Amino acid sequence: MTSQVGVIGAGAWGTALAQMLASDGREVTLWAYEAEVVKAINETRRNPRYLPSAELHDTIRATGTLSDLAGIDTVLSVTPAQVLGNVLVQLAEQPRDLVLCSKGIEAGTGRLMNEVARHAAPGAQIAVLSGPTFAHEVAAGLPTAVTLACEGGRAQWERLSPVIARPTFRPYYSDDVTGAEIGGSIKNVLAIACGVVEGLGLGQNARAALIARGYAEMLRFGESLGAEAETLAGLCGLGDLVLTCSSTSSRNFSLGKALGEGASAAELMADRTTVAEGAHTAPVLAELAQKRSIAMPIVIAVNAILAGASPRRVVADLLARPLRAEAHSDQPDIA
Ligand SMILES: NC(=O)C1=CN([C@@H]2O[C@H](COP(=O)(O)OP(=O)(O)OC[C@H]3O[C@@H](n4cnc5c(N)ncnc54)[C@H](O)[C@@H]3O)[C@@H](O)[C@H]2O)C=CC1
Ligand SMILES: O=C(CO)COP(=O)(O)O
Repeated sequence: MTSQVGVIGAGAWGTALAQMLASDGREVTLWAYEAEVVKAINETRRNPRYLPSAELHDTIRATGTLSDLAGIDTVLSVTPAQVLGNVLVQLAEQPRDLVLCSKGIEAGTGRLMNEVARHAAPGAQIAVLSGPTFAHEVAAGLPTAVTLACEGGRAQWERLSPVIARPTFRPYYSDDVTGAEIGGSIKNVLAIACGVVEGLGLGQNARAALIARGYAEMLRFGESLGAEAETLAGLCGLGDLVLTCSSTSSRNFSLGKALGEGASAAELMADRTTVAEGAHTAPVLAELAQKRSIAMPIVIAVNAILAGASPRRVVADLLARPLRAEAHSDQPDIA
């Protein structure tokens, strides 16, 4: 008898994870914010608003009531980053594994999701699931690998990995929760940068340069927060960076592309029904970088474009910076 799993958030990613978890016949209780999503999933086995491609397994039951997750030992939390705290405080307090799947940094506080969750759900043991994972591919059962970082170390991994692993969904163990979260949140901002380059027609060389120099920014930021460089070189860092920076399947990349093509950031954000986390992460990340004196010129550039600066002007300024050593350790004080 397989254990039941809870999923909080029925956007594209929460729905895809529910579908993946239910692929072995497991019962999944899926909390959705919108009543219409609950109704559509239960009555039509589809989530036309957020994941229209998938016909959902019969063992997924949607609910709009968070207390329906009471008594479930493993819950995946998949809300947009900015609402995580608000949602988790409504969850009945109980000891359980809480697997964080959102990618972002909380505006206003600068907290990573594990810090938000620790405060909002103090009885839970936290893990972070992150990696290169387009929702529609996971829902279709295509091979995918992720980092599963467990604050409870190997003992938590022994509990969680059999619940989460499937023949085409492969978690890799880590105990570096901070590193796993930093990779996922920064790559969204860098994906916007790569989209801008695409929208401006600046070519593949420029995109590869942004990926490599953006990765250097991720490493510098990670190091200052105690993340392990090896974590950032893995699925949740470099792996996700490469995926998200290379495809219009990414909402962040697409947002950047539209900005590069001349659309206004304010209008693009006002029209959104789905979340592009990088747009929320960029301002708080730029602020954290400045406060901690961490050189993150690409993140600062994305933040300026989101605030209305001309993409062409911002790129020209980036290229005009003084020449420097490539290795951070050779010249730590220069951007
Ligand atoms: N879509 C993807 O391929 C992946 C997404 N993620 C991450 O998962 C998180 C959720 O993203 P998606 O599922 O793609 O979202 P989505 O863009 O498909 O849908 C938006 C979600 O936000 C919820 N929502 C809106 N306002 C809310 C509120 N006030 N309170 C609670 N929920 C509210 C909606 O119900 C819906 O679940 C994000 O942090 C994202 O970066 C991570 C990996 C892959
Ligand atoms: O996190 C993702 C893939 O790993 C999804 O990226 P987007 O949010 O940019 O679509």
